[in-house]
Amino acid sequence: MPQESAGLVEWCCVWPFFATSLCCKDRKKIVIVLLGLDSSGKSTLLAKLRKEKFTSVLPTCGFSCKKWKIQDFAVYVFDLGGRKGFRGIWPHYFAEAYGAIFVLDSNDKARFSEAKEELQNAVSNTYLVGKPVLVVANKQGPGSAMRFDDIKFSLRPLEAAHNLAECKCNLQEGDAALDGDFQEGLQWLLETIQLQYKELRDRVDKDSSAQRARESRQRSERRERIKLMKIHLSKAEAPCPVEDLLSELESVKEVVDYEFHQSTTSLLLPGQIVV
Ligand SMILES: Nc1nc2c(ncn2[C@@H]2O[C@H](COP(=O)(O)OP(=O)(O)OP(=O)(O)O)[C@@H](O)[C@H]2O)c(=O)[nH]1
Ligand SMILES: [Mg+2]
Repeated sequence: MPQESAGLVEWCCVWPFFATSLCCKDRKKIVIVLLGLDSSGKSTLLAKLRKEKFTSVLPTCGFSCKKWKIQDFAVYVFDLGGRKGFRGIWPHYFAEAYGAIFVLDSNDKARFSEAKEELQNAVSNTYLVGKPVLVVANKQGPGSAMRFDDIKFSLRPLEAAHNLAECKCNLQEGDAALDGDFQEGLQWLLETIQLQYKELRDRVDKDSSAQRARESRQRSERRERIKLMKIHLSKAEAPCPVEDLLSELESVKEVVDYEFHQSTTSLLLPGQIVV
């Protein structure tokens, strides 16, 4: 009996990997990052895209991944938490992304420039620049604070002056919580990715392995620095400056957070991300 349970446990652990490889057979695997300020409606939109029944969602803590099949694609959407404290994690996922969806909250006039700045930062990032981006003006329900045309107009300078023009970008309006239909936008994103799939895949492969190598190097350098710091402290010679300790702890915290996300991801994307 204990042996049988062990077998079941083993099978349960292996199953996600088995299922992913089985489902993804012959399908093009693509990763899309879902970005936007907190409460802009990313998770609600994701539920809508997956045609799931709308239920109220909690704020995303860090990261969540959803996978489903659309036409020839096995689509993985990385729904990244939009709270300020989580935004530093976003760029870690850009290298493996084939495209992005950026959600703007049409009701949040007060934070619109903050959202635009985050959009600009994202599309200028080395790992995202030039990739297809769907910008969604969400919460376009009755009486929304900003009209779609005004949003479109206010994104123009960003498009003209910066990298939004370099990305293949499309803007769609809708209301994720009401009857908004974002399938058209998703379809545009998938078709655009399809048109340059090989090019994007080569870039993703190259950038992801470079990123993994760099992060692993940074991790070992950090470990080395911590080791030296411990030796330094144990000898209690000249005290270590408090600023050095704090900045080291800060970077360790970031790595721990990121590694936690990565380990969650590696369960879902075997072969794509190596911890
Ligand atoms: N009126 C309206 N409310 C919406 C819409 N989309 C989302 N909401 C609501 O906005 C709130 C935040 O939605 P989420 O989907 O959790 O937002 P999020 O961008 O995922 O937020 P974080 O996970 O914190 O980054 C929820 O109460 C949703 O019900 C919309 O199109 N219209
Ligand atoms: Mg969310």
